[in-house]
Amino acid sequence: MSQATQFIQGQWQAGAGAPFNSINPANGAIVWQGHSADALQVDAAIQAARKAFIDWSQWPLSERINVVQAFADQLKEHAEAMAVLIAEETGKALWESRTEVAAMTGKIAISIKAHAERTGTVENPMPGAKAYIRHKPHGVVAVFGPYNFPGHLPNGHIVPAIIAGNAVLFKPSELTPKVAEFTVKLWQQAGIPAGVISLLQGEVATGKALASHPGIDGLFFTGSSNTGHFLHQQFAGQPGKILALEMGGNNPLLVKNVGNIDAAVHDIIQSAFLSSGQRCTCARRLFLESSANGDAILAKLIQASRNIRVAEPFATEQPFYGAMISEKAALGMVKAQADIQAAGGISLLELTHIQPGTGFVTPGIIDVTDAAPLPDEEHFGPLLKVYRYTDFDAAIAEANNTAYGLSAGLLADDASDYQYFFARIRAGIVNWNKPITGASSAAPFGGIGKSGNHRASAYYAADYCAYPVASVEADAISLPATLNPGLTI
Ligand SMILES: NC(=O)c1ccc[n+]([C@@H]2O[C@H](COP(=O)([O-])OP(=O)(O)OC[C@H]3O[C@@H](n4cnc5c(N)ncnc54)[C@H](O)[C@@H]3O)[C@@H](O)[C@H]2O)c1
Ligand SMILES: O=CCC[C@H](NC(=O)CCC(=O)O)C(=O)O
Repeated sequence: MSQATQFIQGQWQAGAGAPFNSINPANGAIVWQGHSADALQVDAAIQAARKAFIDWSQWPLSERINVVQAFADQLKEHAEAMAVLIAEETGKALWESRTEVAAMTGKIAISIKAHAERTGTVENPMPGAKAYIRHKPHGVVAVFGPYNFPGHLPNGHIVPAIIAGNAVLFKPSELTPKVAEFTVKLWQQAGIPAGVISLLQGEVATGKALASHPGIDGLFFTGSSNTGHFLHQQFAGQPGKILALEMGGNNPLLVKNVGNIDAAVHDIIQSAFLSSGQRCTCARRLFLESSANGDAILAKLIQASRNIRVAEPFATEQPFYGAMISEKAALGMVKAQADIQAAGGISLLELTHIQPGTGFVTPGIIDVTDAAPLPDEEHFGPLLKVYRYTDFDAAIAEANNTAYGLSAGLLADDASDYQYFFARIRAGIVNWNKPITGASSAAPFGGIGKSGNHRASAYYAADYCAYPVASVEADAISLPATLNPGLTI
């Protein structure tokens, strides 16, 4: 008898599709087993969501917010259990998994505020009438989540969508079904009405059945650029459907003449290696001056990175980072490094897969200054490519030499260097003297080019969860004092 892993019309039921597992990448143990939702279950969930939507959208906003607040209370009560699940299923260090849960809880107040500020109601007086700007939910929306933040990133779509009055069909990453299941159980405990949130677990077949179903009004996606492009093509010719895409990056971090070498090294490591490099905002390319200052930073960076503690997520002495999501992902990084070496890259610190059967890798740093041109790819792990430069303009041009545009940063003492950089760099997140990871939920979050489609998430998620309606309204019909020329009544 298969586990009841799908949540459809307020009921838990077993998936009728193919079986799949979730594996703890720190030790290879199976942490979750179930079956995918098949196409009929996807259809049933959509029908239930369509039914639930009208009612839910008509609930007073304050009552919808009460349910969302009750979800926040559930999250707070079960915060440690959620953090443990995240650590177990993703290999993320427990300290960091706890910060993910805190981000989920923090999202509630931010989303309520954003909903009011960005999609609230505006009333303007006009002669004999009132003009209104209001916002309506789209209807039934699908949310697709990635594995690297299995709680926080889907939550960043789900919470604003629910506040706005949509019904949500949540399709989590097939690598993190257990965190998704726990999240939806908290929504259930919070009293969300049947059909307002559904959970459709499964692999790509489930994702395709959901994304291609005519019964959805929109899809909010966070994941890889390849999948996002596939969805974009699938949505072509359907202008009435809203598609929000948050995808990867090939993010540059430039360093120009900084006095505080330790602080620079800290910000580079936080940018490149946090979460074992599995953040979409992670620095993939580091541009360092060919100068004594650049040499000193590089030497310290190699030494500090060599000392980074990589260990089991629950280790008493907590690691800086734990395991990557899978052994396959770890081996993918080893292969990426070998490809760059073959193209002429010189390893300054070798990335190594340290434990067969797990996702543990050490950080890698590779000098690619004299390598053959490299493909413009996001390597989603702790491997940092270093470019030494002599000309700042050329470094900025190379930093922009990517089809992506998620995050970028400059470490530099001189404010005019930042102004110069800011005017030229192309990215949705541009930082100065701070790491380029760790973006705030209280700001818009999204990229340009292959990184997104101008529907920024986080604080601006409210924008894609509702559409504006302009109305001119009067209590009674009245004849204008003056009629237009040529008209008699
Ligand atoms: N910009 C952002 O906000 C952001 C945040 C986190 C992660 N990411 C990116 O996500 C990637 C890592 O996450 P991932 O590997 O889980 O992403 P992914 O694209 O493999 O999967 C994301 C979701 O899409 C589903 N999916 C995959 N193929 C599909 C298809 N053909 N049709 C329908 N659904 C499909 C998956 O099952 C999953 O639910 C990285 O590239 C990272 O940069 C971006
Ligand atoms: O992996 C991608 C997300 C990385 C993370 N960004 C955010 O958390 C954005 C804020 C939000 O969505 O609320 C980061 O920048 O580290």
